[in-house]
Amino acid sequence: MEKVAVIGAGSWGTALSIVLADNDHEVRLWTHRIEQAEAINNLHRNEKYLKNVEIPKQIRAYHDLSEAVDGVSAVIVVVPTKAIRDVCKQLQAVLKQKVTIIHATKGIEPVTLKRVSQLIAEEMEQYTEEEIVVLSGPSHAEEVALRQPTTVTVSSKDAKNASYAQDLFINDAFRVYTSPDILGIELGGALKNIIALGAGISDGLGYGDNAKAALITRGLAEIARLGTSLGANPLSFLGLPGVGDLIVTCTSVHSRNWRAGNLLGKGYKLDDVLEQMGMAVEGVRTVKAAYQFAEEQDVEMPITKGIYQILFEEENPKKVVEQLMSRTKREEMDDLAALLNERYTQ
Ligand SMILES: NC(=O)C1=CN([C@@H]2O[C@H](COP(=O)(O)OP(=O)(O)OC[C@H]3O[C@@H](n4cnc5c(N)ncnc54)[C@H](OP(=O)(O)O)[C@@H]3O)[C@@H](O)[C@H]2O)C=CC1
Ligand SMILES: O=C(CO)COP(=O)(O)O
Repeated sequence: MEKVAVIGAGSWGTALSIVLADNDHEVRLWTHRIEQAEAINNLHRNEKYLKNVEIPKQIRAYHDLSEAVDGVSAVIVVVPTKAIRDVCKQLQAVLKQKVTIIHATKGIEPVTLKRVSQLIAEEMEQYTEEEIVVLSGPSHAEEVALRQPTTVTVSSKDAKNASYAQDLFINDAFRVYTSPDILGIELGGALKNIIALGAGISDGLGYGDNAKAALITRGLAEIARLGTSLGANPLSFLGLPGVGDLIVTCTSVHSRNWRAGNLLGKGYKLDDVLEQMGMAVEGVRTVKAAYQFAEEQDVEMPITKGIYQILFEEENPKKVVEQLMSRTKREEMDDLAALLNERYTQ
């Protein structure tokens, strides 16, 4: 049994705390809202983020960060990407002992184009990027909290840390794999949110399953094109944090990215959509980062570009679909399939 702190009491931080509590760990769930900490401790509920879920009594919520991390062996960071730097600065100030840092956040920082493990290592000087672990995969909090079968991957350059994270989380309802390719795992988890926005827009416009399958498949090609240009293993995009997470986020009603896209497709404005959602919609910031990267590095990402135009240039979604459908004709096997072909048919 380990003593662990989960930093961030949104839907995912709460669901992961439940997995850890089921594994008999002592779980301290930190929130920056005192009233939320009180509600979790007194009512064993987190109504805003995980409706109708009973939170096990051995999960104790904390508002004081230094108390939450005192004596723990692992810290699991689960706040949205935009809050990572701020939260890690606070952690750096209060952590007295060296612990394993695991994060479960899916995003890329606009402008710097940094992944979450890089942001953590930048803000917490006693840690190197190589030591950080990411947990990612097709895993909606609503289903994990109900102990429905779920599979994820943990990844770190440090194999010992990845294996520690695997042991911490794995149980009969929550199967955990390992991978050494943290670059591919973090990029897969972040970039799928852009395509999920697109799938939601397509459904909101009234297009059908053919259009969604096209977005998922050509979206995967785009994700792999960007990921491999940065040095990721192409096989990672065929795994749980790649195609697995892409499928679940593009097809599940639980997905906030899909739901936000759906409202955009129905004609709502971005600001109104984000206000209505009231939860992290990571794809909105990640599309800025990916679009900027694609422009600077000349990586072809037409779906990402189209979604960027809809979100930030008020482009008509139907016109974007027309543009995508009338691009210059080409061979299909130009991306992921070609990369794999090159590697494995020599
Ligand atoms: N939900 C899911 O099913 C999954 C989510 N993820 C990823 O997990 C990450 C977190 O998402 P999720 O839990 O769903 O998001 P939610 O929107 O459900 O919750 C976000 C939580 O972070 C808190 N927060 C925001 N900013 C700060 C800050 N500066 N300091 C402290 N706390 C802060 C929010 O507090 P407040 O109430 O004050 O806003 C809220 O408690 C995202 O990157 C997401 O992509 C990954 C897999 C599954
Ligand atoms: O990453 C997720 C599921 O694996 C959650 O996706 P949303 O943020 O779109 O809800």
